[in-house]
Amino acid sequence: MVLWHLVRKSVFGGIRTGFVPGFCYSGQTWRCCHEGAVLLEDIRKEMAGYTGGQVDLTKDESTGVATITLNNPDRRNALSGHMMVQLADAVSNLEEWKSGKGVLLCANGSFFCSGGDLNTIRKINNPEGGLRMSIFVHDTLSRLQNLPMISVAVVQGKALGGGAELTLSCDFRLMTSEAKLQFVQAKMGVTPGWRGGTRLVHLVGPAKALQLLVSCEKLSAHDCLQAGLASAILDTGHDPQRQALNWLLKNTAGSTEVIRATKMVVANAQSLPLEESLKRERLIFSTVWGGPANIAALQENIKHR
Ligand SMILES: CC[C@@H](C(=O)O)C(=O)SCCNC(=O)CCNC(=O)[C@H](O)C(C)(C)COP(=O)(O)OP(=O)(O)OC[C@H]1O[C@@H](n2cnc3c(N)ncnc32)[C@H](O)[C@@H]1OP(=O)(O)O
Repeated sequence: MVLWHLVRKSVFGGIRTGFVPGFCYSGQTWRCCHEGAVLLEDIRKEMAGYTGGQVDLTKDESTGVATITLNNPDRRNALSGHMMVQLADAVSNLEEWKSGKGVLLCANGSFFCSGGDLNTIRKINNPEGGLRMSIFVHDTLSRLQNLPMISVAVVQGKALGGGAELTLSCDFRLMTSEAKLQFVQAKMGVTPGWRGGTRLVHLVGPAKALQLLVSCEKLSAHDCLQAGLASAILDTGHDPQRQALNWLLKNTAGSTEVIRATKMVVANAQSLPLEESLKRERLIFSTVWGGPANIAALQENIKHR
């Protein structure tokens, strides 16, 4: 309860900067600026106890493409606490995979994800429990978004609530024609818990994001394409994951070094203040300028006709 009162005071009762709820991140620790510290490791231990389903990770060294699969089809791939921990571990694993170029976020079966597992949610259904879960999943999904790899959510079927938020942590969403995104959080009496609110504003702008969040409107794949939330609609009758892989392979055909560097330029621009992002863009540029791919391209005397 102490934690919640501190946050409440920071958000609603005084801090003029508004958003910052009195927490800052440093390494493995989310520190409460007022007192104490919330260790991700403590939250992880708690979440691991809420069982159900699993998250699988495979890595293909020959293509540099990894696949993360949500595997809880009996509960429409809802994310249990245990799965939140496995998703965090999968992202940690990919952070160490230096030859990775791309990652597909998939789900087992014809429903992408129905959000948080209500069995887990009911056990932590108080402000402090929600904050702890949110801190943990925010950390995972921020790290997923900031991987130096191109990420694609393969949205097959519906993505509801937290499931819709998960898709937003990827660089791209490729959707089957019957797939749907729906931010049902308001109907559940909550706001987005997995950083989908901020991400939605970045993707579609504040007015559209607000409208989608308060209306809980069900968005078809076509709606998502029009709103700029989806990059393509996959062909019916062909394996969605295979199609998404082909799409990703086309977009990661270049050198690993350049793909990873380019992704970091874009990721930094989304999450850092302008001057810091520009500074890092210069540094990243200097790592590829005169590098193997650059020298090879110059030697080929390429014409971009
Ligand atoms: C922090 C996360 C939070 C947020 O971002 O703020 C959220 O994610 S909020 C959203 C939480 N999700 C829900 O409220 C989903 C509620 N469920 C449904 O709307 C429907 O079940 C469905 C997902 C639309 C699927 O409908 P349908 O295809 O008709 O199947 P069933 O309803 O029969 O479901 C099959 C089976 O799966 C269980 N189920 C579904 N979703 C969840 C879930 N999120 N958590 C746990 N279990 C889930 C459902 O209860 C059925 O089980 P049985 O009754 O045992 O068969």
